[in-house]
Amino acid sequence: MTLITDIRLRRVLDSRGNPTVEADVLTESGGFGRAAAPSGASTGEFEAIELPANEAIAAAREHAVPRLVGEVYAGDQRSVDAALRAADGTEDFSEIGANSAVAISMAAAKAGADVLGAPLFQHLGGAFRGENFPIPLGNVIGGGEHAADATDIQEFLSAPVGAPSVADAVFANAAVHQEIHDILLERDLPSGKGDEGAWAPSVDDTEAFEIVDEAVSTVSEELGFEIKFGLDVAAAEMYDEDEGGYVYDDQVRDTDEQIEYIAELVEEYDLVYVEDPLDENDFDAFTELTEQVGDQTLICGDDLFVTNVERLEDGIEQDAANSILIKPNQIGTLTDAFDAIELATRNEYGTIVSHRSGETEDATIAHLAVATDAEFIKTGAVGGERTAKLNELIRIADDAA
Ligand SMILES: O=C(O)[C@@H](CO)OP(=O)(O)O
Ligand SMILES: [Mg+2]
Repeated sequence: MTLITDIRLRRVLDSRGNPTVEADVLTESGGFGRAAAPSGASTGEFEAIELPANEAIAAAREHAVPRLVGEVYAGDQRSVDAALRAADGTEDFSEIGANSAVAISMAAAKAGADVLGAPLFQHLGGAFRGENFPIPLGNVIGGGEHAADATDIQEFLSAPVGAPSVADAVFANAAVHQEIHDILLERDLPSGKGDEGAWAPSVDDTEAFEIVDEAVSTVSEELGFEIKFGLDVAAAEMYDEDEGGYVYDDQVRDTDEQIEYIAELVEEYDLVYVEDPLDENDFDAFTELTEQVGDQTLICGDDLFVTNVERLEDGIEQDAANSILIKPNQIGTLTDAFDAIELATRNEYGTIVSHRSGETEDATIAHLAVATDAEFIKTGAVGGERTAKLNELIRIADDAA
């Protein structure tokens, strides 16, 4: 029933206005799945390779489509993804592009779910999923590679840890986003938004901390449940060996100073989550920081691990973090993402499923997070390509997905 009978690939727009790959997968019994690849701006050095969309499509048509159509069942995800790997033949999907691979992988999963008549999260995660929901991390102020002339730290993330339901959590993050707008106007700091819809005011990080701290306290009080916050430092983007360390607007911090700075921020603001606080090549510094504050907060590897089982194994071996960011396009297939999640879970690492800064209306990651019982999902606070995932979480909770 789920034998793949056709795959169509096309270029569509992503949220930055760039072309990306969309895949349609059709099956013998009329099953249909459609998915699109997202795209990063602050990409990790060790990520799978995104090719220009037209090249990725041409290469996938030539190498992957013939290995899938009439050959592989969409309901058998490991076979779909193994065929993609075999068609590509490289470690990093540089032949067909991780963008083609992930679009086909996710579209096949949706086609499989369609034939089986199950919601995607259940097809991926089994009958017992759909009870627990991830806490959404909402990007409310940001800069780095996502907005010019804004904060050095890439993302300040609202984390409604006490929300009674996922819908309450989603609305809480939107309320924090609005509250920040009010505070910015009060401070005479009119601001545009960055790539993920976060406010991108021209303030230094110290002022951003004050503003976010005030906003989460106000909204938390109004709504009557606890809201904390966290960060994606995206420190690999700041790190410059020739400059002697992490380059901020007003100073350069060497590695020891960076560890101390982050540890102080965790203390001062009771941060619940800190992603990529150090350079992607510096496992030792990660280990040092995790030793210092890993019992108080999540230290999460994004560019550090790139959803890659081998890099995660190295991290686990030396206690370099206590959680991992999961981005299917960083590694190329759902199978690879699942394997990373399983390895993380077996080793008591938290898992955080994540969007990219360049996104589409595709909502697969909402299902992936529920299917795998992820602790958090990072997918913005506002903006159509972000609310696509947030609203899908609400629908799943409402049994309406
Ligand atoms: O660094 C990140 O975690 C992501 C998503 O927020 O950004 P990008 O997609 O630009 O890598
Ligand atoms: Mg990141």
